[in-house]
Amino acid sequence: MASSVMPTPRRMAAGDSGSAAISVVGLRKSYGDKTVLDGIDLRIPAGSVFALLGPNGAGKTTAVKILSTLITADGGQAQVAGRDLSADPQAVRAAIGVTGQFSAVDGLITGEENMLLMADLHHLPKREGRRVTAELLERFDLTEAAKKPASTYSGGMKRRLDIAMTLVGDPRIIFLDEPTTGLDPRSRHNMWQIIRELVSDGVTVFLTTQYLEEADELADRIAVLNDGKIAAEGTAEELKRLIPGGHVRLRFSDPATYENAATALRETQRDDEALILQVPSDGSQRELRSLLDWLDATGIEADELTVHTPDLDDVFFALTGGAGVPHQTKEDVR
Ligand SMILES: Nc1ncnc2c1ncn2[C@@H]1O[C@H](COP(=O)(O)OP(=O)(O)OP(=O)(O)O)[C@@H](O)[C@H]1O
Repeated sequence: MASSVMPTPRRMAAGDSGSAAISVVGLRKSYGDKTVLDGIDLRIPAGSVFALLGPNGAGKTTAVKILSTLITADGGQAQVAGRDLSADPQAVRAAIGVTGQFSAVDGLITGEENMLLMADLHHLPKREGRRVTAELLERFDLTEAAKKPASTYSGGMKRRLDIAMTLVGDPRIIFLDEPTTGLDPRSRHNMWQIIRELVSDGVTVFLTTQYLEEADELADRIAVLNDGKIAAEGTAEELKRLIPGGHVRLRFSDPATYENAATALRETQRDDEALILQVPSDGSQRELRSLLDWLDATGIEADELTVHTPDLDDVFFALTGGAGVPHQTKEDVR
């Protein structure tokens, strides 16, 4: 659980003031009677990580397939890498990389052969293809396994090879459809590191995931897709503030000060042993300011003040039609 006095975005989303890597207006897609995407709008700044969340069948993969030119939309407009998706799909294809839920890795040939095949598909000269292959295999810690059939690789290795293959074409925008599904925690963290490195190289990452923690860790902005529409979009902190359950925690070391504060502050939850008071708050600047002003005015000084926001699980359940808002505040501090 994030815990900070002033929740701030993890980093300034690169390109916030600049160009959009992907912009989408009114995107629609139906299969028969079923409307999968019911007019979605997105704007993803260049050099940022965007996470699309949603329950099974929400249409995440459909959105990725449309934006990566694998299927066409029924309506709406989209620009990817500055090119119009329907007018210039070739140019879009040249600027992007995609790794889907179903890997492009051919298990019958070696990791190195998979990479060289990719280099051929990108029409790289043989020498350049070998150079890029060696460099990427090294970068993704696959040099040792390079001459073994990919079918012998672990899930994490296959996923790394898949991303390495995507990078052969030096894409500026990468779509990662559930990149860590099925990976163990260590491999998942390795993958997160890889994604962070891609972004620090200026690549824009469009991620779909079932793991809210993953979106929370990686994404500059997150959108929750539900019933064919974007139910909410914002930074993780912004989304967490959308639903109730947040609080400000005041910790005291002096029992008398604690008692004074507890008496003066109504609607607080007390922990008399730890000398902690929890004041309900949405964590916004306005509410924090009024609490701080009130503390100053009454001369109460807490030893520590932390803001606790609901986590993304709470947000996800609330936005995607889970029963009620199953908020349960956890106190682990990152
Ligand atoms: N080719 C198709 N023909 C008919 N229906 C389809 C087709 N592809 C997807 N759908 C339907 O569209 C809906 C959205 O599917 P999609 O794979 O985009 O969801 P998702 O959010 O990626 O789900 P998951 O998290 O399970 O991967 C589902 O109901 C799915 O059954």
